Amino acid sequence: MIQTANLGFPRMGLDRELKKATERYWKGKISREDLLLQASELRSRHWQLQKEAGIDMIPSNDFSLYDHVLDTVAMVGAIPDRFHSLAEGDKLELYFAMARGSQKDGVDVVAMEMTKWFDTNYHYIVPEFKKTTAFSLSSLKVVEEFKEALSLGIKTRPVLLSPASFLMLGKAYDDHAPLDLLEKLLPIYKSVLDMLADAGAEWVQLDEPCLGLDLEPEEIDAITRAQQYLAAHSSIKIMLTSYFAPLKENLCQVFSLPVAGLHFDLIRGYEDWKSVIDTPFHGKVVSLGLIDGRNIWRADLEDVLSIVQQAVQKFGPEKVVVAPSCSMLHCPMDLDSEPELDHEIRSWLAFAKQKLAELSLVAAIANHGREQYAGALSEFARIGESRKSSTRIHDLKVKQRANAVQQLDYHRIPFRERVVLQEESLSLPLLPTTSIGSFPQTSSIRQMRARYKKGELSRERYEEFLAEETKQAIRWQESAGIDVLVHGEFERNDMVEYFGEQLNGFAFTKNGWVQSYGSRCVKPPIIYGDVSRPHSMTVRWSSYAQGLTVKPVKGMLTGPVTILQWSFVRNDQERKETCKQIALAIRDEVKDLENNHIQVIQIDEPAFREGLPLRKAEHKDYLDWASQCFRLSSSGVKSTTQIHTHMCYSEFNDIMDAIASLDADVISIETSRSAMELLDAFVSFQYPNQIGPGVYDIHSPRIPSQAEMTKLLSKALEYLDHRQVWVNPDCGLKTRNWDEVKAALTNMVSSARELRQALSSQAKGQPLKQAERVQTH
Ligand SMILES: CN1c2c(nc(N)[nH]c2=O)NC[C@@H]1CNc1ccc(C(=O)N[C@@H](CCC(=O)N[C@@H](CCC(=O)N[C@@H](CCC(=O)O)C(=O)O)C(=O)O)C(=O)O)cc1
Ligand SMILES: N[C@@H](CCS)C(=O)O
Ligand SMILES: [Zn+2]
Repeated sequence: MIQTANLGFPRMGLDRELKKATERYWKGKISREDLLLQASELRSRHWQLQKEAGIDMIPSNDFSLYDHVLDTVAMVGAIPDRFHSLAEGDKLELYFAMARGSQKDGVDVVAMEMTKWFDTNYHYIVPEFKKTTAFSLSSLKVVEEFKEALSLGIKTRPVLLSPASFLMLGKAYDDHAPLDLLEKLLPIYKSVLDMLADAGAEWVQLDEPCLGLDLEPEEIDAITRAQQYLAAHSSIKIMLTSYFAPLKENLCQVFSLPVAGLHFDLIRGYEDWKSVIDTPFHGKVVSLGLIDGRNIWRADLEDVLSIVQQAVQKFGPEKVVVAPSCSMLHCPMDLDSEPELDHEIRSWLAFAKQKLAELSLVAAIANHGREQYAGALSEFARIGESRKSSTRIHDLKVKQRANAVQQLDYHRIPFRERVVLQEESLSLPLLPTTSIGSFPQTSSIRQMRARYKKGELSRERYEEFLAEETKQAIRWQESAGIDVLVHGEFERNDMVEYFGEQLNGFAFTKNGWVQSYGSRCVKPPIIYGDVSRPHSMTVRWSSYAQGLTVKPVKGMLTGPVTILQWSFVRNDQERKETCKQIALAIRDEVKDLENNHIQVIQIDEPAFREGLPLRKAEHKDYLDWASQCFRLSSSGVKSTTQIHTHMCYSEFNDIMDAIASLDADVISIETSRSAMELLDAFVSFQYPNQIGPGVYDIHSPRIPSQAEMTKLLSKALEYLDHRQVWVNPDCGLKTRNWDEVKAALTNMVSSARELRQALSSQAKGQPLKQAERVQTH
């Protein structure tokens, strides 16, 4: 009999119970015990749900109060030195301090860095390593959660991030390679596996996601050494899982690892299938990742069954497991919570709960034959056909317009010429200050929107409220002395969903939440058809804000690549085609803003880097079409209109050519947590256009002092021409409260003023060293 396995379940709960409980705990509104109780109730509910769906191998330790990589940091005791004063106290406080920073009881520590989990919109906490990092078994969460499930009658397969991937995902804070620590780390994993075996676990799921990357010989060697060590020192069966990309040349080594089972992502890594099926596995269990854990489309049952059948014939039913391609962390929980979704579109979809049912159905058909399931099979086939032939998907006008795009549409006059015109028309001071767009989305704003959406509040009243919030934000920015203002984005639920709700070809959910980081969730819209813009989307609020002040107000748009990347994308046409359609819609919006007297327009592309394929061989193609789409959206304006872009959580080193080719007049980036390290790529590249390196870590409730920001900016000014530099936070301020924002931005403006003064005294005597570059590049 083939079996079913799940690799991870969404953590938040149907009603985002985990988010709400965690945030209440942070605010001191519920106790530690209450938080832990609610977390355990959620786990129990989710295990039960998976059991009822007929899943044979249910994961545990996939749950986390913040992030599973941070859980691993806690497990192996890799606590960065700056948190040591907290290490003797409450472990939960230490855990959240590492995630969010802490500024209380005389302790002031910055959070650990956070970055994208591979090419997803999930963010993990980056482990910090030094040569001297010592490990000790410091959290038994994985064992406790296994026992917790066992006490409910469910023997789970605990999930652990493998030691090699854990080290590779971390960052060294001296000149050693994190993998040098592997031998010190392995005994901790051995102890954990022993404890799990003692508690009754038969299998453990060891996630080795780095296997999908281009690996150096020493990296693949470390993965091998780790598995050999664990095989030699532990009796528990290991299911080694890789996901998100094909394993390609790493396959050969993977096949030879001494593990009891191997999982393959056959959605993103389908090209590996031929090698997998041709390989003698000598008794290993083969886990087929056939149900897409990262998208929401109903499975093509016949395709899935055909692969399962080949596997059963080759390996025997006892050695085959069907599973999602990866953890379902990236998928909303339950389509049944979407009664208002259009009936036809709904029939094309499967969320996590429906995907569990698909897994069970596949196993049942494979185990018991097709006859009994003829009804389900024909229903899947009918729905598949209905999607292919639906008239709602195709819009001839959109396709024709996309085909008619010309080279000219992708270009503006050179930056060196634009910059002069923009300086004249905007008259900004040196080191202009700005923010990234959003101001606090307070609970009163969210409640008003919730009431408006429920029909409890009229449109007039809701808009009056938004107008008042916007006005206050403009007034405050003026009083704080900020140079380029923003309207605050109060009208937006989310920077992608808001646009998705207004564009043709998109559907959106009421409850399709997916964790983005910590307690923060997003509701990715669903792109099911050709995209077009029926009306302007942002002009109303941008013009209103501009009408309130003589200072320039930045128009604020989300870019095509980010809209694509943070949506569930149709899988019946190439992503680049869908992106081009979105780019054209944004181009029209940019033009509309310009026609309505908006002189500065920011097109956010925080997901530009995230969309980069995991394998280098595919980078060029992606970067070519992604940057073309950005330029298509931004190049239809006059030379005097200043185009900004913004990117957060991005490593730029390997994509600088593409970043420069976007040709945005100004790019703001997140740099504060890494103490300006992310700026290095721009400096080495001699990036010609203007840059706003973030000086305020907006993911932490900490308020940076003026001195702190001056230090960061001075560092930037050592390497960049001062005429290139803008002063801004790392990202939008929607997650912060007004007290924090006012204090931090006031410090930021003071810091910019302090440095302007220093620059002007300095400039009186001598021109700054790189001053010519901006003009001549
Ligand atoms: C910039 N980031 C974004 C990413 N992806 C996106 N799609 N959007 C992003 O902005 N990826 C990278 C980063 C990740 N950062 C963040 C930052 C903040 C959030 C966030 O705050 N998420 C909110 C949900 C936002 C939202 O959709 N809000 C809706 C619904 C609000 C709501 O819960 N209403 C309540 C009632 C109100 C109340 O009582 O408070 C209800 O309906 O019950 C809205 O504003 O209308 C979050 O809460 O997690 C995400 C990613
Ligand atoms: N304009 C957006 C960018 C987030 S990446 C904001 O300020 O929230
Ligand atoms: Zn951002």
